[in-house]
Amino acid sequence: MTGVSINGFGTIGKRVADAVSAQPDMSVVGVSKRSPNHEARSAVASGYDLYAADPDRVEEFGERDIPVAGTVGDMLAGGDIVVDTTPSGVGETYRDLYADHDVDVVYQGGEDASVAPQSFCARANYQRSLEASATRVVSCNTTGLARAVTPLDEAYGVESVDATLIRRGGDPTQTDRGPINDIVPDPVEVPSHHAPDLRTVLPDIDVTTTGVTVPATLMHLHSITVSLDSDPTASEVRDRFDAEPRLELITTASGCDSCAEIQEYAQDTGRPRGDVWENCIWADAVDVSDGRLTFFQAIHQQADVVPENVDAVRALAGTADARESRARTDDALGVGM
Ligand SMILES: NC(=O)C1=CN([C@@H]2O[C@H](COP(=O)(O)OP(=O)(O)OC[C@H]3O[C@@H](n4cnc5c(N)ncnc54)[C@H](O)[C@@H]3O)[C@@H](O)[C@H]2O)C=CC1
Ligand SMILES: O=C(OP(=O)(O)O)[C@H](O)COP(=O)(O)O
Repeated sequence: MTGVSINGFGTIGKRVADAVSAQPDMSVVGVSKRSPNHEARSAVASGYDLYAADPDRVEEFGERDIPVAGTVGDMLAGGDIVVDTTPSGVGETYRDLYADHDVDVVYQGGEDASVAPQSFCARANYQRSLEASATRVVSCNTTGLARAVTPLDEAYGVESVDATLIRRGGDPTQTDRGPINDIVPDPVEVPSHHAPDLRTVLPDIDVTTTGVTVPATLMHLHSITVSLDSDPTASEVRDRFDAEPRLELITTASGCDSCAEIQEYAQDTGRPRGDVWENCIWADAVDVSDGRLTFFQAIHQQADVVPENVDAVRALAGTADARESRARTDDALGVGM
């Protein structure tokens, strides 16, 4: 049983905690929060031992009747691996503390790639993190790209990838983010940071990415063109996508003709928090002409990295190979819509 600590019980951290606790071969040692807010209360209600990220604020938790089991150092002492889900850039500041407690670390895509010896996407490069002491799960957009590009490269050979990433402005609770009424080239540079990030897990892929941020909170939407080395039919590509558990083909007949409809479906079918762990690829928009493949995919930014974090824990622990880990994770979570 691998004991996992979650440092930073926010958008990603709370989802990773629930996903880890659903695994038969892992247990949650504890979770940490800086502020004694509703998320801290819900962590305790979920049965997690809660640790204070800021030792100076322990009393505030007590004043709000939220029991804490100690500080982050105490949490780390009780586990084998920590998943760092603190805000972008904060993870790096914990490096020394993690080393002092001799725990292996899974960082997130908001950290610079140099935070770990390699980055991680379970479908692209699981083996590189086997029994490593640290790894970094690439960002939600990059995870979405890597999951789709890897099987295409294996089946047909990828000459180049061109992706326009239509990015959600912020997560639903990020009321201070925007735009409210604008369409923003973001970043105003080509390629966007996603292309180099993709190459941290698929170093040989020729990729160009551009980013555009829009007033939406639900999902990112990717418009992707891939030049292939061969010329499969659209139907063959659909079958190839369909064989991948973390790629979901969405048919027009299902009525899921927008990101909002996909999210509604996830909520209606009882997904926790309405999470969509899979890349959602619209089947009817998969087109191939002279070896140029075009498709759209929707990426739920709060959810797609969650199964990847679980696999990253298993890779560091060395308790399963890539295929077995993905299957175990997917089975425990119920991946596949
Ligand atoms: N939200 C998203 O859509 C995605 C985020 N990521 C990445 O995941 C990481 C976490 O992002 P979110 O979950 O969105 O952030 P968040 O702000 O929702 O959650 C961060 C949590 O860490 C806690 N925290 C703050 N400072 C801390 C400290 N010094 N020590 C311990 N805990 C602390 C906060 O109280 C909060 O609970 C970032 O690297 C981000 O780039 C990756 C994919 C998608
Ligand atoms: O979309 C995301 O990252 P990415 O666009 O850098 O891949 C993550 O959801 C976090 O994004 P943010 O940095 O806009 O909060």
